[in-house]
Amino acid sequence: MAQPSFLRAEHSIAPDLPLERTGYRGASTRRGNIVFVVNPRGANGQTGKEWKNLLPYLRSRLGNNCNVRESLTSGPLHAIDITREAIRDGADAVIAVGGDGTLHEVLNGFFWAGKPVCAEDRDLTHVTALGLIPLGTGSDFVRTFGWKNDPHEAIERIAKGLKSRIDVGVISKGTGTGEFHYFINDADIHLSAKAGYYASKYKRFGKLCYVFGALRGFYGHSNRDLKIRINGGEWEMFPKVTALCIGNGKFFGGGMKITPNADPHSGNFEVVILQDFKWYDFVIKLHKLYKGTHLSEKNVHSRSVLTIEVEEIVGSDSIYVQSDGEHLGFLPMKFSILPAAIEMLC
Ligand SMILES: Nc1ncnc2c1ncn2[C@@H]1O[C@H](COP(=O)(O)OP(=O)(O)OP(=O)(O)O)[C@@H](O)[C@H]1O
Repeated sequence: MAQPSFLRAEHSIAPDLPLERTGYRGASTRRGNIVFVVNPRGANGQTGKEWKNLLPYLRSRLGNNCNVRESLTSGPLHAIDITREAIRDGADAVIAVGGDGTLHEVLNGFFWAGKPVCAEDRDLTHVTALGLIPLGTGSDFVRTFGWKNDPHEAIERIAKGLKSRIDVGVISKGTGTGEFHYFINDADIHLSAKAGYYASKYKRFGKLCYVFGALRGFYGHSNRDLKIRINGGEWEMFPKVTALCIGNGKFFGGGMKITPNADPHSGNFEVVILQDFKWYDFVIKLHKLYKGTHLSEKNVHSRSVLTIEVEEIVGSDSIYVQSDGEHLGFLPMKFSILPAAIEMLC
């Protein structure tokens, strides 16, 4: 298994900062190029407003040493194209400004046809870093690092330029052929994914969207028998699955600590399977799900995995899958870890 790596920056994106804090050792005079990919519609339009107020401060904090470029998305998936173009143009960092959905799209822009995207005119050692200014509704990914939804704190992280290699998840339809899709925080299946699908329709209600999404998700829900194959081993039957969560980060659904042992530096996922949960189990056990103390419950199963394939025993093509809170389609799917695949500004 690949070992976790935690690397300091070879060069800082903001090279004016004290050397001992940035890890900067070279004498580069090149200004860093940072591209901010902003979803103006994030957090029900709040992201766009906050970004406007933030930009003068951001330029004054970073602009002496970096070329700061902002790029506003025009609609869903646009962040992917902006990111790919920025990386090909040799950007030193691409920063997602928005929620987990925007981070998810920017992450997917780091890859093309199953391979990392590379700069066209830079040497092969050049790596574009991923960064985040969290301004979303749920912003679950940042919780794993103990970061707040605080843009000023995020700008300080960018200014310091410290980088760390983190794992990324890759999803393929069926048994692993065809298109690849990447995630940074989590992927989840069945009730939670259905609730997430509906929550996205109620984002105008802020964090309440998760409550409305869960209520709507429960409507017509039935626990389903699934078969699962871990690390390419034997297929195992899991009856009456309520939800299956694959964590690279620890939190989902607006702060639920569903995979409490997941760590994006670990080189593996934590998988948590909830079986035969009734609606009242969520009422009784909700506080445990938020605190991450649910793993000792009798209908909760947890494993550390490198790959997991999930299929229905009796196919219905109706078992929802989401990744980083974005609807992805329906089972069957395969989920694999890419250890230390991305350099992140931490
Ligand atoms: N210009 C745009 N207009 C409308 N939708 C957009 C635009 N740009 C991006 N999107 C979509 O907005 C969705 C949500 O964005 P984002 O994740 O930034 O905010 P959020 O949903 O409020 O936060 P979180 O995901 O943390 O709960 C994404 O699915 C993305 O595809």
